[in-house]
Amino acid sequence: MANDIAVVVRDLNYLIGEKYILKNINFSIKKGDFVGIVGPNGAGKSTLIKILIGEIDNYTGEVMIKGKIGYLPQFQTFNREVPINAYQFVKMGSYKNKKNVKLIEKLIEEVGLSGKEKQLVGTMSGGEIQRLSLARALISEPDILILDEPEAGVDQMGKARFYELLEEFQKRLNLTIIMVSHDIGMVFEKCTTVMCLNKTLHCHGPTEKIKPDELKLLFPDFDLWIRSKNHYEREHEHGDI
Ligand SMILES: Nc1ncnc2c1ncn2[C@@H]1O[C@H](COP(=O)(O)OP(=O)(O)OP(=O)(O)O)[C@@H](O)[C@H]1O
Repeated sequence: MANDIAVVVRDLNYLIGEKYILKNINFSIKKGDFVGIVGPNGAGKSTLIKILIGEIDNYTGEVMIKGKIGYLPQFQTFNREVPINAYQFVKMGSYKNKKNVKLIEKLIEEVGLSGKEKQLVGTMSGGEIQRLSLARALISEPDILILDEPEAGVDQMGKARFYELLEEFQKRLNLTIIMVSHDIGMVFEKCTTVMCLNKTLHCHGPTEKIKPDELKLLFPDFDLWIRSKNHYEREHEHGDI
C-alpha cells in the first residue's frame, strides 16, 4: 500500500442471504482526502461504513486501512435523558476513558463550545451535540474520520457550521474524512472526492469531475438536491454562519 494511501478496498462483495448488498466494490482513498459517499436510500452506504470500521466482517474481498479510525455515528443515537455533561461526553471517546484534560478542553474549544464543559448534553441544541460528538470522535487523535449522515437531525445553519469545522480539521491535521451524506449541496461544496454508490460503485473521483448527469441517472430526486445546494449558497453569501 503506497505511503499516500489511507484506504484500499478490492473486490468487495457483501451478501445478506442471497441478496447482494454491495457488489464488486473497488476504490482507494488518498490521505487527506475529504470523501463524500452519496446514493439513494438502501444503496449500501451505511453497510460500507460498517465494513470500514470493522463492525461487519463477513464480507469477501480486501479492506486495508492505514491508520487509526475515529467514528461518528448518526446523530439520533444520543439519548438526551443520559445525565452527562459536555466534558464527560467527550472524555468517553478516549481509550479506556483516559483522563486527558488538556486535549478534551482544547477540542471542546476548537468545536466552538468552550465555557460549556459542565453543561448537560441533554440540554444542548442538535448542532451543539453534533459538534461535541465531533470532538469525541477526535479525542483518540485518529488519522481517518468516518461519519454516517452527520447532518441528520440538525438545522441548516448547524449543518453549515459543522461542515466548516470538518473542512478546517481536514486541512489543519491532514485528516482523511469519509462521510456518508444525503446533503448533495454540502458534499459538492466541501468534499474533495465524491463516491456514488448504489450497490455497486457508479462513480468515484474528484468532485469537479463528477457530472451531475451521472448522478441524475442514479437519483430520481436529484433536482431536490440541486435546490438544497442553491439554498446553501444563498446562506453562505449572506454570511449567516
Ligand atoms: N441486518 C440486515 N438484514 C437484512 N437486510 C439488511 C440489513 N442491514 C441492511 N440491510 C439491507 O441492505 C441494504 C443497504 O442498507 P444500508 O443501510 O447500507 O443502506 P444506506 O445506503 O445506508 O441507506 P440510507 O440512505 O437509507 O441510510 C438495504 O436494502 C437494507 O434493507
